[in-house]
Amino acid sequence: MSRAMMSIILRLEMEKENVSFGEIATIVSNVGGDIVAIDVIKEGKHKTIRDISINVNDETKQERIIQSIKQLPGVVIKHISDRTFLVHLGGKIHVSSKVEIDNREEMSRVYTPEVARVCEAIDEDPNLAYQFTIKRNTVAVISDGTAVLGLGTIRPEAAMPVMEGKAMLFKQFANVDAFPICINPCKPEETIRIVKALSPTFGGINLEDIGSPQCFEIEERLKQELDIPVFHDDQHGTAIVALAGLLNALHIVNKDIASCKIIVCGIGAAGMAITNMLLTAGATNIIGVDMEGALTRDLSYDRPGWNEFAGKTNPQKETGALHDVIKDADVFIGVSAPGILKNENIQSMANDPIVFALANPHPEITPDEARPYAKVMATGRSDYPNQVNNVLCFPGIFRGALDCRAREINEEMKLAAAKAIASTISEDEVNEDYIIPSVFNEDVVQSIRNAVIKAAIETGVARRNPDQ
Ligand SMILES: NC(=O)C1=CN([C@@H]2O[C@H](COP(=O)(O)OP(=O)(O)OC[C@H]3O[C@@H](n4cnc5c(N)ncnc54)[C@H](O)[C@@H]3O)[C@@H](O)[C@H]2O)C=CC1
Ligand SMILES: CC(=O)C(=O)O
Ligand SMILES: [Mg+2]
Repeated sequence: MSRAMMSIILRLEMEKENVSFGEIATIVSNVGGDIVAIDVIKEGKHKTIRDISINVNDETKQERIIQSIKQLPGVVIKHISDRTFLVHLGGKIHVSSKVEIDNREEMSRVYTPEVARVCEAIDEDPNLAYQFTIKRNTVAVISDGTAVLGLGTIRPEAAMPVMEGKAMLFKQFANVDAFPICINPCKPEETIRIVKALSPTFGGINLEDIGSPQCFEIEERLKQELDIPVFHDDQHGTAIVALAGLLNALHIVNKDIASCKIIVCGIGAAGMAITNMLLTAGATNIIGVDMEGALTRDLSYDRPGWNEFAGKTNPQKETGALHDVIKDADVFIGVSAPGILKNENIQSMANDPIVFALANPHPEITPDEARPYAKVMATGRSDYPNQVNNVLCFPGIFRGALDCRAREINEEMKLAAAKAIASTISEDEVNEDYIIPSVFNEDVVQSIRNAVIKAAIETGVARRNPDQ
């Protein structure tokens, strides 16, 4: 099942005598596009101008539609707008005030001179920042642009649309105010210094799309040196949602995580964290695969963390490329690169294979290709069923952490979040196309929040109980 993902609006000037709308519709439909709206912009005796909104699911189809219409006699394409770009015009978020300033008296209260009294109070007791500033509800979404989705390193300016998008999702799903902050890439020490310097403003730090291996050191040090939650979303958000999806997928195929052979492909930020989370949840036979093939304890690696990784995975010391070690595997989880999984690889897996192809924006294999062979198929994308994406986690986990003013987000809180996500779907509801709740499920954020607060209180990292 393929879903439209690109949406263009063509403004067409059509000579009424020479071309009919039906001819345009035929071209669009023959190429596989869907006309979703038609607006008459101007109606003349001989000519009509119309905006035709078309959904297509890949860029080549979009181009073919445009070229075919251009060749049609009697039609001029006056303008092409891409709705994805349109929605980004001027950025996707803005700051707005909670208080109107209508006169000097009000101005004196929110600004100088009276604001000084609030400043002095906070200076005397820094905890008051949670009461009298945005700190209590605000998270920094910080990226250096070094691993943006699966695009690799791009300019920090170019990473902003993703970080703005994360901020929108924080707000919409959990009413968390989030600031996108993209910094120039620099040595881990410098990133740590910058984030620490920014931290007084925020109640939490969400690190995003920072490449591995530097992301590990940056997160670890910031966790040690700051007393607000620091959470690398690509590691832990992804791992939490992957575990949640896997628990429900295993329920469908009636397999136990402890006896499954699990391939994790792409041992970077997401792959390392997914593996750790699955081990915590009881997995015993995970094989990590990267560009060099399967990671095994018989070899020595230069990449930080890989020797430790190999030491706790691949108990049978299997060697070879993905197509070798995937044989008889019960589960494939890809957080690596587009198109690297083939149908024949899935066919070589054990019965009822579970395939999570989570690379964004293009997965390791598309659901259309995998569906005939995989029993359960998930991607990170919004346009297919079973979206295993960290968006399902970060709003709720930060909602909980902020509400109980947690000092950190620890393993217990992460596991609680994964179980909360999985149990949002009842056993009766779980099926091949519904292993994970939608981010629009009204219960999911609240249930993650509650579970996270409970775990934070039980493990002593909560500074308050919001429900008392
Ligand atoms: N669905 C979701 O929620 C999420 C998906 N992702 C996706 O996962 C992918 C990786 O993200 P990160 O872990 O943050 O990046 P990363 O750069 O830290 O790690 C990527 C790893 O994949 C490996 N890799 C690249 N090509 C490969 C290939 N052909 N075969 C095997 N391994 C290969 C790299 O060597 C690296 O170790 C990206 O596409 C990203 O969009 C990441 C986070 C969340
Ligand atoms: C979803 C996400 O955070 C990523 O692909 O990087
Ligand atoms: Mg990310």
